[in-house]
Amino acid sequence: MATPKKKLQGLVAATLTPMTENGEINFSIIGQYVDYLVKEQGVKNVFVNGTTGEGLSLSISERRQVAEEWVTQGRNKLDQVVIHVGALSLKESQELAQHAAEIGADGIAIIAPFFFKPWNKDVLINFLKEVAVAAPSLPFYYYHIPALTGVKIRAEELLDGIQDKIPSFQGLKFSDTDLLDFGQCVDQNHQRQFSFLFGVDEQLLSGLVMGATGAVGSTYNYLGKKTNQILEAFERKDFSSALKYQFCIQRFINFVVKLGFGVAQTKAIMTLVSGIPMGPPRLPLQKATREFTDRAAAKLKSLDFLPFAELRDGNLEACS
Ligand SMILES: CC(=O)N[C@H](C=O)[C@@H](O)[C@H](O)[C@H](O)CO
Ligand SMILES: CC(=O)C(=O)O
Repeated sequence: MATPKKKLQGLVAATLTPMTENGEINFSIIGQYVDYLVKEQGVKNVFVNGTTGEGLSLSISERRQVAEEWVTQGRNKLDQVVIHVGALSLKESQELAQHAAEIGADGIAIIAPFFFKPWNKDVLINFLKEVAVAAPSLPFYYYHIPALTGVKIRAEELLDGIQDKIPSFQGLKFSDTDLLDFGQCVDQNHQRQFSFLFGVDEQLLSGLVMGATGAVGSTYNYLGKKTNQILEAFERKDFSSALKYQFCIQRFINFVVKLGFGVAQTKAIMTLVSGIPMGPPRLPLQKATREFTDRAAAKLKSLDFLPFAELRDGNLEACS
């Protein structure tokens, strides 16, 4: 049975996997990364080896080591370390799930297999269940990201009766813009203690309105503090402030999306904002261009999103 742990809530940073210029994982800065998230961004939960962490581009041995480093460095500092263990091979997923349990992670998450795809709910549940039983004591989260997996089985359908099949099921990370599906996940399961984690950072406020209990995202690495203002305003029912903060974040995300925004660019932005070198991504991703980084930096500065924005006169769009 799942341990009735403290519920995963609030912001969860989808961690980047720091790499050196020659493409090896730079484990040595993960400790610093933990401190940065906690102290500078007010973010105390992490989601490791997911999309942002290039989890599917790492070897199984690398994924184990990255997970271990986050758990070790996060001890007594982070509230929860959730490890993404999704893989195309059921065996690999099970191995990673079991490993997450052994090292003392707080939960596991998994995307749908995306090469041979499950075409209906029952097949997907069967796959998920086989992974969950490899770590029955760990809270289990389904990571719904249809745009990347191509598996479009609605989350609301998947959740219907899921605890009968997967007793450790604890929640959902919902990375899609279908608010009918998300809202119905919340509505139909409100009596259960699930975590409903919204995964589209630029639309977080609409997720909160639909009942999200928290959020997992890449931008919380460097906009955690700003995003916490949305959560706080929402909590005190100050919706006009919440919307103002959301619009402010949207201005930034909208700007970078138009330039071409993904994990490589997130690594460049995080390096810029935190000063911690995240390094290049791994192929097939390509390092962000100098032009991207310069333009993103200027935008961050004009929104007053840089910690060392000494050029206050440049902050024409600052939102707070
Ligand atoms: C596809 C993807 O990576 N989604 C991330 C997590 O779910 C988000 O955090 C986005 O990076 C973010 O919402 C910006 O679009
Ligand atoms: C964004 C997210 O949740 C991930 O990187 O997996």
